[in-house]
Amino acid sequence: MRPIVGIISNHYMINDQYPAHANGSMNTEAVSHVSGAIPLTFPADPSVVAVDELLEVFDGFLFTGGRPNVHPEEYGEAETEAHGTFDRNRDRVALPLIRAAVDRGQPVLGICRGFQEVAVAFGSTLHPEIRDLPGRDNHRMPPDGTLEEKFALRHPVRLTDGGPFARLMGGTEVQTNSLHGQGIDVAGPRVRIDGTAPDGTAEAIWIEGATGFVLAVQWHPEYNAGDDPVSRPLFEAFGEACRTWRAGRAQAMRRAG
Ligand SMILES: N[C@@H](CCC(=O)NCCCC(=O)O)C(=O)O
Repeated sequence: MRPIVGIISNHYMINDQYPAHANGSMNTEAVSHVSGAIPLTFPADPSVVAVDELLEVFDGFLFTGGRPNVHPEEYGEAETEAHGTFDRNRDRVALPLIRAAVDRGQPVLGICRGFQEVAVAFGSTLHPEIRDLPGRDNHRMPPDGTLEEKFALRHPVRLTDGGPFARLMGGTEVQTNSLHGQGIDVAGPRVRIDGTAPDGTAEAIWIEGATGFVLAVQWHPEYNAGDDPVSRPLFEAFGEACRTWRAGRAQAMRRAG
């Protein structure tokens, strides 16, 4: 059987009335078609799921993008208007789940808000609006336009020579899309910035001392994941890590009994 990837959901109001947990189908398609895993969305609500249960059910985790920002309380700062909207339920599931999965060596892939969650889970702070910082660019998507226009490639990302991303992508410069307002301000002690945009914004990170696959990107590789030369190796490597985790789990169960 294919490994099972848990994809964290966002909270939506369908027709402004009906509460739902959902994520974009680009994520499920990338996990199924490119990672070769079964994509299962789980609710980001600590009143209905526990971290320990999720760790047992899934072989790896995809922390997706999502409009609401990680609450600044999670990195020791006070809430201001610039921080925008929040999803405290997702914070309360994502942050402990990321720490626990990384601790066990269970695969984690973070995308956009998921990148910010991985960063915060390991002690980073975020800036609420990076375009307001001197010398920094606007990394937000165009407010109008088609999906193709919103997810179009926007800037290069310089990768560390010999680092995990450059090895995966076969080069030290890649082109990426960009759909975010926040960004890493101060990186946590174990957070290694492996890719940066021309204005210095952190775009790709990994976690020092992690025994399993933990990569996170500020861009959206789920878009066009099958064809994009940057997205494809990332989702393929994530799938491989999930297969390895599942095989290890099966072996441990056979030994136990
Ligand atoms: N809130 C953060 C993260 C931005 C992000 O994940 N954008 C993608 C949104 C996709 C969606 O709406 O589901 C920030 O702005 O920095």
